[in-house]
Amino acid sequence: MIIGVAKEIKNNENRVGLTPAGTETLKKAGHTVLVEQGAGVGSGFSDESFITAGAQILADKKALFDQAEMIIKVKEPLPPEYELFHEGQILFTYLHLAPEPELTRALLEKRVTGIAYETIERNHTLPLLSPMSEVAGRMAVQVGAHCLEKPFGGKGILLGGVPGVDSAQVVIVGGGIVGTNAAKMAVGMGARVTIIDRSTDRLVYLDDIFGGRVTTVMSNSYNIASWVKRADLLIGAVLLPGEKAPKLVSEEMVTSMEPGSVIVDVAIDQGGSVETIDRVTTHSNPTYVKHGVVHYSVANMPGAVARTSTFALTNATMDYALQIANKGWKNALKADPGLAKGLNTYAGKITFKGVAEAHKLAFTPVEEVLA
Ligand SMILES: NC(=O)C1=CN([C@@H]2O[C@H](COP(=O)(O)OP(=O)(O)OC[C@H]3O[C@@H](n4cnc5c(N)ncnc54)[C@H](O)[C@@H]3O)[C@@H](O)[C@H]2O)C=CC1
Ligand SMILES: CC(=O)C(=O)O
Repeated sequence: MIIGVAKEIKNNENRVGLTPAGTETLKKAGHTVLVEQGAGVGSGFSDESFITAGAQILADKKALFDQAEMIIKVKEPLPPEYELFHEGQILFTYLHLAPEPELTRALLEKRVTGIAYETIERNHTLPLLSPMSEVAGRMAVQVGAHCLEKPFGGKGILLGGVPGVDSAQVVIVGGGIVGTNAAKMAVGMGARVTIIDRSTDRLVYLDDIFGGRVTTVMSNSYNIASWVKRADLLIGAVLLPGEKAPKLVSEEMVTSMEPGSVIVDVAIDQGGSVETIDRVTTHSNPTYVKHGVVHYSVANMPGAVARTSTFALTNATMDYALQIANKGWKNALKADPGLAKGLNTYAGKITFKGVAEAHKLAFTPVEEVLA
């Protein structure tokens, strides 16, 4: 198979979808790897390192897209990339289609075979979302602590406090991978931490692993309102896989927060879980203030720590990329029902229910496509 590795164009997106090690693996399996010039530089991989591993470097993005049977990326395509796709091309990347009607339309019109990292399942987990959720959860506390500093619009408090002075209250809505990793960092920095989740099993697990160092709370609007009001740092970390994020934190709740408090809505890539998050921000301009509260809503947080993130992401994606290249996408999906859950678009059809529902469009089950 001819595989194209595109250079990311999103603001400060420094990750790349394949490493030189991955290139070598694909080459040894008999595939051709085309890498866009400079694609790896943001993650510390020179063009020469890809050439040594067996790739061809292409300066012309259009030529790369024209030749490749499968495009491997990190982030969802942006409008300048929509035109580059061709019918039947496999796109293996994060897609986050539920909050993105224009991108969804473009993939349907171009009849792209869109396999989304974030909806692939293995043993009831999301193996290609998890590594970036680990990164983003840890970063959420780092950026939140920074935003709480006075020069960045915050109320001027240190997350861990100091002896004789209160530490900050961190409230995390959603205790999955992002939430757990955020809690690890926040506890480690000495903050008081509350995690809200709707799953009792998850709350039991969190209580066990944190040994009483976090408060666990059942998710309902009453409890969320009560804890949002007390939060110095609120972290949005909910997910309904492939669907638009539920707006669990209302505008009224945000107005109850003290001025200079901070919201980091990690769930922004699925549309955001906080009502006052009305825009996706970028690493160049990551925050805005609404009702006196600092809002951070960057949809590609791991892009800022690209070297760590590229290794973590490709450690997880590589085996799936190899299966798709070796067997062809249809046979690879037939052989692995968890991988089949990644198929979001095919031949002008939406094959993921949450995406079809979000856009009120027809849904075609994957089984029908694979039959
Ligand atoms: N902004 C960024 O750069 C990044 C964003 N993300 C996003 O972060 C979000 C969270 O991802 P993960 O932690 O991996 O998901 P996860 O599936 O591991 O965890 C989600 C948690 O939300 C909980 N939940 C669902 N509905 C809820 C409700 N009504 N109330 C309370 N809790 C509820 C679930 O029980 C689960 O524990 C996703 O949208 C993901 O795409 C992930 C990585 C990077
Ligand atoms: C999950 C995601 O959207 C990211 O890592 O950028």
